[in-house]
Amino acid sequence: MTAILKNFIGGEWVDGSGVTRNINPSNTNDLVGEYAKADKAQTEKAIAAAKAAFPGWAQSTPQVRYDALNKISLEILARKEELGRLLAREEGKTLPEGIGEVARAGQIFAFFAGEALRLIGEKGASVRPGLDVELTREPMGVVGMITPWNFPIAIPAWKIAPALCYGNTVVFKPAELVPGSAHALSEIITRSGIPAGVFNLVVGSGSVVGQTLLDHPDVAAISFTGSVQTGRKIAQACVLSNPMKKFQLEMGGKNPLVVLDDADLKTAVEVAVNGSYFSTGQRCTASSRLIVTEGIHDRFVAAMAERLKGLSVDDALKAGVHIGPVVDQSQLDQDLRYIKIGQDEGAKLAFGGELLQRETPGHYLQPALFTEANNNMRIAREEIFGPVAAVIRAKNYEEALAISNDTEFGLASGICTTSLKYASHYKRNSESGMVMVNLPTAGVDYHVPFGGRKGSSYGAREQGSYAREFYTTVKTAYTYPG
Ligand SMILES: NC(=O)C1=CN([C@@H]2O[C@H](COP(=O)(O)OP(=O)(O)OC[C@H]3O[C@@H](n4cnc5c(N)ncnc54)[C@H](OP(=O)(O)O)[C@@H]3O)[C@@H](O)[C@H]2O)C=CC1
Ligand SMILES: O=C(O)CCC(=O)C(=O)O
Repeated sequence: MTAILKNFIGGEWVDGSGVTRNINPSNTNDLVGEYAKADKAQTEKAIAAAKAAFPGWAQSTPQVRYDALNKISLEILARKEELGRLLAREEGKTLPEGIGEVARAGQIFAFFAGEALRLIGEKGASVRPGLDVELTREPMGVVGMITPWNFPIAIPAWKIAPALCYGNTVVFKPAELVPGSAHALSEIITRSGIPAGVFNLVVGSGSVVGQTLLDHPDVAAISFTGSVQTGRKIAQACVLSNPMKKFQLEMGGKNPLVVLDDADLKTAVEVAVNGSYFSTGQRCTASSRLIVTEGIHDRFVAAMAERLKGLSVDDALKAGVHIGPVVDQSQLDQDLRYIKIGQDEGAKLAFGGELLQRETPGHYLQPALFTEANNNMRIAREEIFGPVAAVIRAKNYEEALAISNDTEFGLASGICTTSLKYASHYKRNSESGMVMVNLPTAGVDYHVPFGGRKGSSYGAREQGSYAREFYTTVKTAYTYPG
């Protein structure tokens, strides 16, 4: 029997009113841990603690914030192997992917430690004689964070680090499916020297803990990453709440990768395999539409099938594994449902899509590649969020670009080409927030903005110094010196 890991509210570790079990998707007999679930009253306590701590933290010096964020970064980086293992065990990313994600979280805290020192206001001349105008940024207040299961430490890091950096206090609700990394990160944050109440962890369901954050008048802002359906509910709740809340939403994608006749075939296949299938395709930036021009189409499909045959799908913690399991039974059911939908729609399942048996009972799915798909099919329009990609044939670059942009989403897009002309044209004309040339659509730097257009994102960008748009509010002060 292991101890039930607690929530962190007002500077104390507290028991919950229920328990959530964290199950290893590579081996469903393996219980990663048990975590206390907060209820509505405990979430309200966390909000009250964050509210009480806000004035003090908002006034803290940049040095205090730098020291805390830097300390968090150093501990995460020093423990990246151990934490990467926990992440891979609870979410199903491979061990190298898990360690990579943890390292990224550490680097994000280091970046925002530096940002705490760089927040300087502006002073300008007024259009009216004799007046001074000053622009300063102030923190928002209590920020509620609602995060998904697919990046259990990086996404919390890129919300919590800027929130603390700019002087906000935090109530953090991780996805119930992956509380382990969230709990480990929270422990590290509690050791950073920040005052009680500045950071609070409340594990629990979206419908209870999430909803309480949305309904509460003392929560000034909500940062959310997850599905489009939940994103819409959050937007409505934030607008209808009194006072209205600031919110930012990072949601789905149906990201295109265009492969042109002049692409280097080997590069295109590596880019497509990485973008579509690594991290089990469970990335909002995953390439799920492979838009391939006539002259390279057949060679690309043959090379993809060959490459996919060589990939190992197995326990996320085993050495040499390329693709871990699907995160849980419900996501696996969704993937299988879409594989059936694709076949019923008339696309050809050129590779994979079968359930796999391994030594341990886990949610193992062979990566699936559809060909002969068109952009009107549901598999080309709806986010599947699994290791499933569809090849769509295009006559030429112009048609490929039109198909690429014909989607309700606009998170990431990519092109494989050796032509400077097409690469430049695509960068300018692709309707997405992030464009990649000869690189996978997934996998981004941590010091530059992350976010999309159309149905993928709403509100200010995350990451890099652009994050300050969300976590601060601008004050314009006029002075007449007399
Ligand atoms: N774009 C992306 O990055 C992601 C997209 N998805 C997509 O979403 C699908 C479902 O995944 P899922 O994890 O269920 O995504 P959700 O959008 O349901 O969950 C994301 C977060 O929102 C919380 N939440 C759910 N309902 C509410 C609510 N009414 N009020 C406040 N918070 C709420 C969840 O809590 P909890 O789950 O703990 O109840 C979780 O912390 C996937 O198949 C995929 O298509 C999923 C994850 C990331
Ligand atoms: O592509 C990445 O590295 C980040 C993707 C991401 O944030 C997501 O899938 O939610």
